[in-house]
Amino acid sequence: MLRLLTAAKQPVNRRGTDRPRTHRSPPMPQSRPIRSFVRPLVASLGLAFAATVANAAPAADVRALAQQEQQPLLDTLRDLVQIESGSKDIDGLNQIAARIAGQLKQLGGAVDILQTTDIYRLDDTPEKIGPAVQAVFKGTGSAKIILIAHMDTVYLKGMLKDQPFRIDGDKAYGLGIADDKQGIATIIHTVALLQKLNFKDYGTLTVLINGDEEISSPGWRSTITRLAAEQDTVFSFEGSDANGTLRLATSGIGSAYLTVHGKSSHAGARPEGGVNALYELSHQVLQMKDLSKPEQGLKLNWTVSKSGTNRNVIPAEATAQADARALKVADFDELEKALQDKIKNRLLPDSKVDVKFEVRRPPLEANDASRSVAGHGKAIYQELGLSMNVAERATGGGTDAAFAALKTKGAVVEGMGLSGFGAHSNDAEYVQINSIVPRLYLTTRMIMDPSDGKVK
Ligand SMILES: CC(=O)N[C@@H](CC(=O)O)C(=O)N[C@@H](CCC(=O)O)C(=O)O
Repeated sequence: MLRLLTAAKQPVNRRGTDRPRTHRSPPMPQSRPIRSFVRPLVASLGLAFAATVANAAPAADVRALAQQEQQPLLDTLRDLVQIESGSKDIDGLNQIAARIAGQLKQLGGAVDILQTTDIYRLDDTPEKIGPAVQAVFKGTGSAKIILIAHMDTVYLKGMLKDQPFRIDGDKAYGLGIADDKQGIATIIHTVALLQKLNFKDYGTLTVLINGDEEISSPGWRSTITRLAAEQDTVFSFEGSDANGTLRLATSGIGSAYLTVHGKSSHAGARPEGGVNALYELSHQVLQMKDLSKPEQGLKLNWTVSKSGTNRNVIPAEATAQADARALKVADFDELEKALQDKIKNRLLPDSKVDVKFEVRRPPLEANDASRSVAGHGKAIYQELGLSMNVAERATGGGTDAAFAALKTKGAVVEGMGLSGFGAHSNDAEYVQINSIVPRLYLTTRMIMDPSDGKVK
């Protein structure tokens, strides 16, 4: 039975008025088989696998099962991509949550579909926030490990019909496939692999899939922080680059909001009677376009703007929004000050200009615990004859790994997902199929080894 719960700051009172409603697991969608894409990679991995490893027998089992799991993972990925789940599409998010919950339930987890009431409201936070899926697998050991990914995408409802899931050569394409549906599929099939190995040496293996990462996790940030604080290790399944790099740092995200008030007037008969807010906005955006400092990881890019009501009316209002990234929250203070200084210089003295800055998510910074776990991952990849980077400097993406790191003493490792490209690109998002087998091998072993005390 799946449980529907409400997540707030405190554990939900299951006996009181918040008593969860329960419903039956939704029927699992039928998986249509996809043509096999197991490429010569399998042969080359076979050679690489000949490398001597300390625990050769279990490792060989993991390798063999990872290869068998590639096609089921692709089937899951296809089904997830075929459900539109933009951050504001609550119906779509409920649908994909039910799909994910059903599959985790089949794998033996205690599964809850959570609803949040603890919302950290940002300037653009929608009224309703999508659900999260939580699954807990109980083992016989003591290690506490959480696997996180997100099910929301940046895409708008209706885009799927022109861009369905498709495979072309060694790439699987689809909206949100890299960011972050691959993360969900990789988690599900890592759990499936552990189950096939009958591996239960962990204490608890928790899975959390939230529906609001692309809007800075207003509804699930506190849950992520709270759950992560109880763990020894947090693995976050955002995608990886072509080399499978694990990331120990991610960028903080901020937003600047610029508002210009001018004066409307007849655009044909009396334009000189108005104060054109669009002209002033353009001036401000242009003079604020070079505030990035790439050498210190600080970025500011203007991305959204609006102005005017009618073609023949001088616009009285114009607004713009910028996306900001930083390696340290303090860098945002410096940026905000620079913005406040800039607005003093106006093109149209009769206009009024305001700028507001909002910190939306903190950065993730590397520490010794995460270095140790990622270093072990590197050694596991070497067993496959593959080299892997561990990145300690963020490149611009911000993720929920940062919220997970806020209160935990455990390791937090980002980028556990498949190699991919084209996130947020509208038409070019894909994952690399040949990363599935090595990634499943890695993720499975990275759960097994700490559970068996093999990671110090
Ligand atoms: C592919 C990708 O960059 N995904 C993540 C970031 C990452 O993995 O490094 C992503 O796009 N995150 C969003 C978060 C949006 C937000 O917090 O508002 C981002 O824009 O960086």
